[in-house]
Amino acid sequence: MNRIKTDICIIGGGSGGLSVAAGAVQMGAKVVLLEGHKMGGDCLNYGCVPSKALIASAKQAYAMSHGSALGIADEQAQVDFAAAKDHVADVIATIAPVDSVERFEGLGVQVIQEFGAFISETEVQAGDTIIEARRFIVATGSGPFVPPIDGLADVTYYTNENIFDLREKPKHLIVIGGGPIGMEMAQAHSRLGCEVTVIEGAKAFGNDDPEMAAIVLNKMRDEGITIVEEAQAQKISGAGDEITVHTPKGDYTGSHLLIAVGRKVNMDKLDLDKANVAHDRRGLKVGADLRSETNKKVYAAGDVAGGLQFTHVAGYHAGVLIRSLLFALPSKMKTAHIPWATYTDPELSQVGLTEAQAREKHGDALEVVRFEYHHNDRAIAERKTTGLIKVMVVKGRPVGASIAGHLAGELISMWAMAIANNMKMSAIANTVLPYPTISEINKRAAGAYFSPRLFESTMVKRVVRFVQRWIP
Ligand SMILES: Cc1cc2nc3c(=O)[nH]c(=O)nc-3n(C[C@H](O)[C@H](O)[C@H](O)COP(=O)(O)OP(=O)(O)OC[C@H]3O[C@@H](n4cnc5c(N)ncnc54)[C@H](O)[C@@H]3O)c2cc1C
Ligand SMILES: NC(=O)c1ccc[n+]([C@@H]2O[C@H](COP(=O)([O-])OP(=O)(O)OC[C@H]3O[C@@H](n4cnc5c(N)ncnc54)[C@H](O)[C@@H]3O)[C@@H](O)[C@H]2O)c1
Repeated sequence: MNRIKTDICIIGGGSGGLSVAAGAVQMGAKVVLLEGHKMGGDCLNYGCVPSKALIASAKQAYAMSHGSALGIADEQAQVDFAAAKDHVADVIATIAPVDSVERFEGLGVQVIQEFGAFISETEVQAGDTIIEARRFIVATGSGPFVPPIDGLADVTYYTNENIFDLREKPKHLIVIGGGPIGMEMAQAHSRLGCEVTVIEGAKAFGNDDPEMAAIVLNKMRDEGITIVEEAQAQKISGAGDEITVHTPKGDYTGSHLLIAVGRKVNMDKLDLDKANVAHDRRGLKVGADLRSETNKKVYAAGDVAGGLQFTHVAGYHAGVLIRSLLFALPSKMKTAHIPWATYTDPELSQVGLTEAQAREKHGDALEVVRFEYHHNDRAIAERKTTGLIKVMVVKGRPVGASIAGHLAGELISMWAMAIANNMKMSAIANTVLPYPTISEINKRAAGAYFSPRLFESTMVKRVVRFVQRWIP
């Protein structure tokens, strides 16, 4: 058995683990990284990257058959489903070197390609190596939660871990789960020529503002996707390419089944109890400093930290950890400024409080400003006029923004910056943006906040009349 002593031992080479490793080693710490499966984790191999690549194929197919409004005759796109999957694989391969063992070893990280398990409060074993570290970062991520639905084990089903390898085009894809994974995959498959039915136990896009979610749901339904809500999948029957999902709203039969009902954090292999690391179903029990409540040598990053599960959150955790681990400075994460986006068409994005949350927290102090996409010249030119932005404002500062529409995932960054830096609405309103851009939607929303104050104020009108009398 080999023994290593190091400053930081990171368990898991996905978004969180790699971000900590790259930052810590380049600032002078001795770092050991354990990855038992694929470098890059879920995001690169089974998550963000393949899903966005498949969405890009689907967008192209959709554009070909919807050009007539722009004067380009609609063409029935000839979808080569296997070639679209080749594109997905190629995108992963193009990005993979950034997350590779070679790159990290080049930076000076000692990479061990084994799963790690705690053997004591201060040691982890990976293969035939025991690592003793000043600090451990658990960044083992999450995998698809497969629910105990009666009959599921008897049929072939897909999850995010193998749907991107499927090379034959499903005739009829049934998706169980109307969260971001289910809805992104539903629209992508529909646009690539599959019939698609989404079965959702509660509300689709349940984490988003219902008014914004409805905008996307309407579009997806218009495109021919069947979305059944309040329809918990209770039983599955059938075989081969006839699989039936039984719900209180009826039975739905398709040729392929995708399970997208949430995530299960990866802790099984860790032997956390041997290290006295408290945990529950959501992950390690950590505070805002991401430190284990029960073993002060152990920290968590990414999906296994028990909060929001996004790649940018894992990256944010890395920054919080680097500050406290490398410089021994107090460092705590916040969540009010974390945005997210779902890459359907139109996109859906959120930062800070939704309208309902803001109303509950701020009551009458809340003002909600709205601006619809169809007033934006660029959106009109591109015929992307379906959409809405709502900004929740308290005492002149945004406390939340919700966007449904073209490029919503890009537009939300301005509000994420404003909320992260406690900026006022005037900071957005005072910014000059190039015309004609979709970003002007943000500025117009800020303008909507000031318009009544300027244009409907008798005081402003009186002052203007007074000044006009005196200037030559
Ligand atoms: C289909 C899909 C689409 C997504 N799209 C987006 C998106 O568009 N934007 C976004 O922000 N987020 C998206 N996400 C979420 C994002 O992928 C995750 O939040 C992110 O990958 C979490 O990073 P992580 O480092 O916590 O875990 P991971 O990236 O999962 O990495 C964990 C790594 O730890 C390894 N590991 C596990 N146990 C051990 C062990 N005992 N020893 C050693 N190694 C171990 C695993 O093999 C894995 O490589 C998506 C997720 C899915 C499934
Ligand atoms: N664009 C992005 O950033 C992006 C994309 C995909 C995934 N993600 C991340 O991955 C996480 C997981 O996504 P997800 O969509 O798997 O999970 P989710 O928890 O967001 O949604 C799962 C949905 O499945 C439903 N459900 C559960 N059991 C059911 C049943 N038996 N029958 C019918 N419906 C059922 C739930 O009501 C819920 O709406 C997200 O929360 C997000 O953090 C992010």
